[in-house]
Amino acid sequence: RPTLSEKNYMFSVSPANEEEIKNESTRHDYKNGTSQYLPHIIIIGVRKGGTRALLEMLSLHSDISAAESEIHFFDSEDQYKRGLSWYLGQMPFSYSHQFTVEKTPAYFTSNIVPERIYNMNSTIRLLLILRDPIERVLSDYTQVFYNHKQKNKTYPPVEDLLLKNGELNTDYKAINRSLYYSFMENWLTYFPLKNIHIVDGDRLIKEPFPEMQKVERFLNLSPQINASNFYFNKTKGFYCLRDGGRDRCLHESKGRAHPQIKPYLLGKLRDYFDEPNKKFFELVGQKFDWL
Ligand SMILES: Nc1ncnc2c1ncn2[C@@H]1O[C@H](COP(=O)(O)OS(=O)(=O)O)[C@@H](OP(=O)(O)O)[C@H]1O
Repeated sequence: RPTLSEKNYMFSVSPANEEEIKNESTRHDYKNGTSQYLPHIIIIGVRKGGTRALLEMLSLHSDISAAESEIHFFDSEDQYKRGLSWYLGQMPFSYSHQFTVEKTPAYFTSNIVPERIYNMNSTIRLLLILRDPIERVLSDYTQVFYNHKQKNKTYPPVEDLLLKNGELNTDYKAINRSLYYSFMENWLTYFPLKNIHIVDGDRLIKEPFPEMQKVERFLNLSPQINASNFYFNKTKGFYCLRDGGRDRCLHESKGRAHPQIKPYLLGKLRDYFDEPNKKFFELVGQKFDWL
């Protein structure tokens, strides 16, 4: 792994020709034999779907090299105009047999991202982790609630955001982001379904191993991740990872309690998502156990 100064040095290298970078997908070799590659795999979302858990679990595999932070290259105008050479510089150092992966959950719900990723690599493999849309709304709310809390700011109770004049507030961003069907349609105009693997985020929470086996198969990775890589942590209430004797759980911001909502409001949410969920199942030819 590079030291911080090595990484800084990488950033100061003058950007090479965009096409050259795209074609070769590497910048240059180091004496330790490692290089940076444009991602072979991208976890495109969804926000609060379990993207971090998926990335960490995938990293258990020795053929995977993952970017630690979210890059936001394709969804941010400021980053995108820096070009592929900048993007490449954000990638981890890896060996040529490894697949480079990055995750940015905001990609899935952005209209412009599918086309931009397609322009970089039309055959890239995409991972999309989805969760029950209502659970995702509550997780999204909880995330923003804690962001406000950290800044000593108040945030309205969830019901105030979910309702407007007694009806479901369909303008609420968190509700919109759970309309998977509308976003997926756009992705499928650029990528064939066979190149997008949908991970069941609810199952990944309850039984990570079988979900990760499916991911390994989709990526044509050797079956390396095994059941002993996961252990249930009662205090956290989630599975944690065991990697070469090293135990680690996800950050405390992952797996927070969600607010309880009243049954009539839950009913409104169920009614609202019923149709788009069905359309989504039809679109992807796969069913999920959503409320
Ligand atoms: N093993 C394990 N440990 C902890 N948390 C887990 C795990 N597997 C999945 N999850 C779920 O991941 C949810 C967070 O999703 P993301 O990482 O995609 O969030 S983010 O969009 O990057 O902020 C997070 O959502 P919340 O429960 O709302 O906190 C978790 O439910």
